[in-house]
Amino acid sequence: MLSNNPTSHQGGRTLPEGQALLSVRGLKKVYHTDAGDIEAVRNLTFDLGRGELVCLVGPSGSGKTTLLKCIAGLLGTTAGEVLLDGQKVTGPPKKMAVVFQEYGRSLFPWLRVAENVELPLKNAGVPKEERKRLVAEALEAVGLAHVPKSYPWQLSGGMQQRVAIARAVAYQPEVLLMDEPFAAVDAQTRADLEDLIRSVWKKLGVTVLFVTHDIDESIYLGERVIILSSSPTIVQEDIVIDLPAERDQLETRSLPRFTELRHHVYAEIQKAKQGHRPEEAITMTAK
Ligand SMILES: Nc1ncnc2c1ncn2[C@@H]1O[C@H](COP(=O)(O)OP(=O)(O)OP(=O)(O)O)[C@@H](O)[C@H]1O
Repeated sequence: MLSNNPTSHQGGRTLPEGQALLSVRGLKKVYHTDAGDIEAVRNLTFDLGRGELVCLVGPSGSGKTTLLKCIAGLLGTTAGEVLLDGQKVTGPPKKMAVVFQEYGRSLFPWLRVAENVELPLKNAGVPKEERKRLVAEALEAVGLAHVPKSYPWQLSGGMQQRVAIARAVAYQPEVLLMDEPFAAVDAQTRADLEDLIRSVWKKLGVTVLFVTHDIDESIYLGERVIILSSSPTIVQEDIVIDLPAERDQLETRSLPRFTELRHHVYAEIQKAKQGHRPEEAITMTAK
């Protein structure tokens, strides 16, 4: 466990009853394939409180995407459950939005930027005037207010991912799930998008679960980092990131505490890769 950090513990952190917005309880996922069963996720339990920004890291193949799909209601669970505001998730919940890595595939090339952002609102039956306002606000929030009429293919990769983020934000979800959303953009754009996510999170108070395999990114972005073990997956550790709320790409990353957290998470991931698993994944309840 992390030295001088009493809020780091094995197993996922849970909240007292009624306080969690999103609860993952004993989640297990086994894929049945022609080649046999693959137990991708063994037993995951953790909670997200309303308005938290939590990053999830783990070795490649540890079931991050599987977990996110189960949370999003896109994939059924083998055992356990996901609860949103106390309600069991059995299909894609209205109040959840997902941003995937492949922005190129998630945007409709024949629709303009504003139309792409507007589409889920249209499908949800939001009145036209309100749609216009929400689209304008979301494009403003991601710095794309100047290109509403462009087509996605006329924009850079980073701008296209901003459109995908604007679309998720305009929908006003309670929970925003992000699956390695910046993996396909260059380093500078990635840094800008990280800052964008923190600013959108602060402004809108949305609850964010952000999956990444970039350790630095998880620490820079998160208020909490959940480390997954290697497959079959359990929560290896759940750490509070006690860095100042105002994050800055240069200053925050130069802080001794950032380095300390980075070393710790790196060492945990290395252990996970080598097959280390906590003796028992004790689930802790936050005080
Ligand atoms: N549709 C599927 N059918 C069968 N097995 C699958 C399927 N999807 C994922 N798996 C297996 O489940 C395990 C977890 O995969 P998953 O993609 O969830 O991990 P991940 O942590 O997101 O990986 P990465 O970091 O490489 O993206 C892997 O062993 C993978 O091969």
